[in-house]
Amino acid sequence: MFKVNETFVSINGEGPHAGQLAFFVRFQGCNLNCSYCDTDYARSLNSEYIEKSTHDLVSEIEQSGVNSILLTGGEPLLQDKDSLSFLITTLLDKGYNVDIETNGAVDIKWIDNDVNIIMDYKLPSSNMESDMLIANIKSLQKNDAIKFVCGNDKDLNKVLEIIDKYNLNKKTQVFLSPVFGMLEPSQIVEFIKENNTNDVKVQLQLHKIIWDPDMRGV
Ligand SMILES: C[S@@+](CC[C@H](N)C(=O)[O-])C[C@H]1O[C@@H](n2cnc3c(N)ncnc32)[C@H](O)[C@@H]1O
Ligand SMILES: Nc1nc2[nH]cc(C(=O)O)c2c(=O)[nH]1
Ligand code: SF4
Ligand SMILES: [Mg+2]
Repeated sequence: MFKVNETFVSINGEGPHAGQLAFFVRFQGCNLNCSYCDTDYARSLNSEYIEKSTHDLVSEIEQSGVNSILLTGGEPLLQDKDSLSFLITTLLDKGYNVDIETNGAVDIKWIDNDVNIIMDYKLPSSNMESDMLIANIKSLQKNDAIKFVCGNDKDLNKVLEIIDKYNLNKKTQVFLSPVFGMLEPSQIVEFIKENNTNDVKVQLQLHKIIWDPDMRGV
């Protein structure tokens, strides 16, 4: 059984499928505690959840008529690995697009190559950088993405260092996003202009622009 905080349909506000209709499964619980986390209601281990099986989730998804699924949280990869693997295989076999948002602190190597992994690299302002599993970077492919959520200039400089060190923009998609309300999007644009940072995309959380930034289930 999975611990599910919420399911809903909205447009994906982040990552390679931003702007596209998606069925969201937000799993409960996280192993990190990022300074800026916008989903505290699903993060803590005593936050709300309902137990759901693969069958429950697949039925909900089929009834929704939505063909792109986003597994997020909390940290989705903390759910039972065999159950998650079965859910993923079932969805892929049925022809669904599957995206996973993960925090960079849990192994991703085992995940089916057809899944689009959107992996954060937690920067210094998150206070979680020491938990990053550098080995995960090797598993990222062209259909995956690495996301840097930047809160200050120190974070931005760290992004450059990591991109250069691992040749990231040649391996996978690279997204730079501001910590909401902490950094002006224009500061990120100026930074990538100043540093001629090619092959990266600046990304804003669309749902926080379209709806009240604190609204849940969107
Ligand atoms: C809530 S997390 C859930 C998935 C996973 N735990 C992770 O951190 O990737 C989903 C995404 O929201 C981003 N996020 C959380 N709080 C944010 C904030 N205040 N501003 C911008 N992005 C934020 C995270 O960095 C992550 O990319
Ligand atoms: N609309 C919308 N798009 C999203 N894309 C990734 C999200 C997440 O919390 O992982 C998210 C979210 O919370 N809402
Ligand atoms: S890893 Fe994701 S869910 Fe966990 S605290 Fe950080 S932003 Fe929140
Ligand atoms: Mg979110």
